[in-house]
Amino acid sequence: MKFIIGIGGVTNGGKTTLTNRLLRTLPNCCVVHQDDFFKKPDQIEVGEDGFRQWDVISALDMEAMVGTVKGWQENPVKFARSHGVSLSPEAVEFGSDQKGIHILIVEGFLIYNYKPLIDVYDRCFYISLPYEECKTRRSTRTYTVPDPPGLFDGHVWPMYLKHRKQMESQCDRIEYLDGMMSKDDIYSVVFESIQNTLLNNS
Ligand SMILES: Nc1ncnc2c1ncn2[C@@H]1O[C@H](COP(=O)(O)OP(=O)(O)OP(=O)(O)O)[C@@H](O)[C@H]1O
Ligand SMILES: NC(=O)c1ccc[n+]([C@@H]2O[C@H](CO)[C@@H](O)[C@H]2O)c1
Repeated sequence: MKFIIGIGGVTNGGKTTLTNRLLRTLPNCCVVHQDDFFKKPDQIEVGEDGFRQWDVISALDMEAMVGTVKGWQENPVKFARSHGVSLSPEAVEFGSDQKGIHILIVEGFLIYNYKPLIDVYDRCFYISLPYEECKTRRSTRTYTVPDPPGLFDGHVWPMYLKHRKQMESQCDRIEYLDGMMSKDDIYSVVFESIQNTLLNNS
């Protein structure tokens, strides 16, 4: 059985933290990080506001991302091996047929805003944060290209609000998580919920 879990959410909501814990505990679990598909800085458009437009779908090579997800769907065993994920003996034995469980986590801030990806998810989680907490957490982070002054209020947060509205209008299967809960609580809620789905489908 193949199972794809979306972990979306606002910047600094805790997507990577949650994903890394699930990767350690879910069987035969691989990951695709949307941030790995950012275009090079000189390919990122500069807006009328003077900011490089990082927080829009065109800043990402989404075709390549979909191609990577399809690669996993076609052969999860090969995908796991080429990404250094160790598989349980059962998964290896059953290869890429329907008998072994194979899980893919797709993690990122705009994973529900690209039509070709929306239908691939079996579960759609989304972590939210209030403005103040998001801004505080973001101010402690340094990306490959550090945020220039004013980027959060001038670009990141307005784009978040816009994309969230768009997501809500085109996907009705989102399961919202409160990013203010502790890391342990967020993990437990999601892990137990996935476990239930897997048990019901097995
Ligand atoms: N539940 C939580 N409570 C408090 N802090 C958290 C929680 N989850 C994550 N953090 C902290 O918030 C910061 C961002 O976490 P993380 O990198 O997991 O977020 P993210 O959503 O992947 O961010 P981005 O995709 O914008 O880079 C980190 O410093 C992390 O330790
Ligand atoms: N990973 C990167 O190359 C990069 C560069 C500049 C900005 N970002 C930020 O990453 C967040 C998504 O995780 C977005 O809010 C981008 O602003 C990422």
